[in-house]
Amino acid sequence: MNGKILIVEDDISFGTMLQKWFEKNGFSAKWCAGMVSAQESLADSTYDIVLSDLRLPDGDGIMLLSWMHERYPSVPVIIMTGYGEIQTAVSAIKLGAFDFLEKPINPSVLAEKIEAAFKDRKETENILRKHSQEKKKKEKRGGTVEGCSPLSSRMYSFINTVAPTSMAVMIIGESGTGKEHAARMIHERSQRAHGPFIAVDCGSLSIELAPSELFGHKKGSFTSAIEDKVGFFAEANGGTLFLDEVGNLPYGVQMQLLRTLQEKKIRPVGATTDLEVDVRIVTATNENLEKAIAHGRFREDLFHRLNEFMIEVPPLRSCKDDIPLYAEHFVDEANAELDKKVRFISAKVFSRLETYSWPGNLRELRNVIRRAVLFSPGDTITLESLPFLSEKSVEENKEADVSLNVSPEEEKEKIVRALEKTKGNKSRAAILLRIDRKTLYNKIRKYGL
Ligand SMILES: Nc1ncnc2c1ncn2[C@@H]1O[C@H](COP(=O)(O)OP(=O)(O)OP(=O)(O)O)[C@@H](O)[C@H]1O
Repeated sequence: MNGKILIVEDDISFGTMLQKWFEKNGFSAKWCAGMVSAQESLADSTYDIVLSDLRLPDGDGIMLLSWMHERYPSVPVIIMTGYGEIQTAVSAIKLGAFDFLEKPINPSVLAEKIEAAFKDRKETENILRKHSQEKKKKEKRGGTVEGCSPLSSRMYSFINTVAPTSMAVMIIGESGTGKEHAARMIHERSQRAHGPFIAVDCGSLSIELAPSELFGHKKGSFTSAIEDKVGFFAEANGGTLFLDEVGNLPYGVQMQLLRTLQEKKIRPVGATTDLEVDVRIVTATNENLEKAIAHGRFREDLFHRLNEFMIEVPPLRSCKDDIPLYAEHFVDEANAELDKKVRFISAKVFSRLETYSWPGNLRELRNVIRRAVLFSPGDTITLESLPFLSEKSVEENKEADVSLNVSPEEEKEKIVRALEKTKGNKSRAAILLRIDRKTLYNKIRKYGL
């Protein structure tokens, strides 16, 4: 039997004797005299089993055990106890020790327990390997996962119901919840899956260029039209056109869009004839369009045309049960991208992730996990890899309920307040306002801030 054992024992002669015994029996063994040197060895190399004395000069076996539980949860720890320390040994088992050994050590009992620990380590490895193979299979299915919490399941069942129809779908939800992901899923599960999926950020369309971007133009129809241009509608012919942040669509273009949807025809700028198009429209918004209608920023007739079926993507804070699934998926994604080998997320990190309010939703979770993977020295994400999620940020986010969907004056005031609160940091301000950064930039430009 081969394997690598770390012995943690402050008694030099007993420690070296154990090391020799292991080496004689075909193992590779390292001996450390204290908790700190054991922690250093574990950070430097991979061990299959840790055999630790209960009493150490700079700590004890229980402290080492809970430290290992956070960082190396798959490595079995066997605690060695002296005579009369059975009660502490029981506590060690409760805290996750694999087993305990009473001193003086009986070699045949030691061999038996080491063999059992190896078997346990192998089984854990197999489970992890199976888990990671399943994840890889899932990734091949499109690099996304489906949440299983009640709200997520409801959303996916709506997606499955509406996808095969030709209905115009409006997806609502906070910034970063996965609205574009939902739109792609509707496309992929529709009869048009073989056709193109074209995503357009309506916030980036200027009043002047929006008609040409959407419907195309003829060469020479305006000064900068040096050649014919195919617009997004023609590009999406036979597929799905996803209009993201549709509330930002310039008012002047809204009538043209309505006409296109009703007649299923487009007329490129400068053209004299119409072109037939077969496009399914899916839109997304993180603002309340009914309020935009009341304030005269969005046409009511267009709203009803786009909103034949509405799907709400829930915020992450309402789907806490999904957090472990998404977090593990983002760990795999970051490992592949950053060439890292993080395999675990500690229990404390999971509970921290579950108590955070996630104002930036899945996008924020993905960013947090990517940074944590990048900064994790070992194979486990621990609280030390998460300095970004400070307690302060939770409180800050709780009090910062400054959503938009109000009159232009109030909206401007809220943006100014969010910028003041974040000392001008636009990314954080966008998170506080629960809008995406692009929308914030557009609004800053609009209000001349
Ligand atoms: N089901 C999912 N599985 C894995 N990753 C996801 C899933 N849904 C969303 N994401 C990831 O979360 C991030 C945000 O998703 P997406 O862009 O779809 O959100 P959004 O609601 O459209 O954002 P915005 O409001 O800013 O337009 C992206 O990085 C996306 O890859």
